[in-house]
Amino acid sequence: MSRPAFDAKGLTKVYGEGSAAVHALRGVDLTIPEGEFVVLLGPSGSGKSTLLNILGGLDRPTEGSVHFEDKSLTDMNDAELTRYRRDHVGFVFQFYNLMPSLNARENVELVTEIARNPMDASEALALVGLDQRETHFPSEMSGGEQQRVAIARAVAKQPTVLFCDEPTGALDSTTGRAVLKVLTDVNEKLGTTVIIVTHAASTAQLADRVIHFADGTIREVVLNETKLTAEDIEW
Ligand SMILES: Nc1ncnc2c1ncn2[C@@H]1O[C@H](COP(=O)(O)OP(=O)(O)OP(=O)(O)O)[C@@H](O)[C@H]1O
Repeated sequence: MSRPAFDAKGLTKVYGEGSAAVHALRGVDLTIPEGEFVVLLGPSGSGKSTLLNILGGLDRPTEGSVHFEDKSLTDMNDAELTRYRRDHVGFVFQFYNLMPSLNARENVELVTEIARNPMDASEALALVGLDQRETHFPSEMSGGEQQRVAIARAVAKQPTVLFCDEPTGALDSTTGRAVLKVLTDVNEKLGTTVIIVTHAASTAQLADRVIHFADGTIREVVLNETKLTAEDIEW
């Protein structure tokens, strides 16, 4: 096993207080080796997005520790956490969050103009198979194409880790497969650690590691001996 990208111990997250308190995470220990393709599966409300947000530096646990490589995320101040997100992390969400008034290349350039070591916006769009669509606006693209622009935007800054929250949640099976193919390409070609939260059990067939979540805890971690390709998974 390669060195860990993430090492989390005893993570808890409580939203609210007293009788209104929601225990979203109830003591999560987790190691994710760098370069893996990881899928977090579990029912709605089981704490998957909460964990993703903590690993991605968007939120902090109530208790517990998280290390990214040799750095403690839980000991970082807000400015350090912002720098961690800027330098190391890409996010892809269910609804693509593209700027409607900007074309595909300009949407990607929003990130490449401020990143430390970006790839060229055109190169990022070619990676997701949209090199012919650079000047198209979001309203001129299908949901799957818009999600691929969002992935190009996230990977253009060459993040160490790509976090995806329900990346195919709004897509039909054909466009969903195309998006998953792009995510496996990013993992294999760029070596990016990819961590996907999803309800879609089919996505687990692509993963190195499947983490089953229930009720704020990890129920089971399954290592896939054989991974399928996006074309071959059963949807
Ligand atoms: N900001 C918040 N304030 C209060 N409760 C929250 C907040 N965010 C999440 N929760 C609660 O924490 C629990 C875990 O939510 P989380 O979004 O992590 O689950 P999930 O497994 O990602 O669910 P889904 O698959 O529906 O997105 C849920 O009960 C949710 O209502």
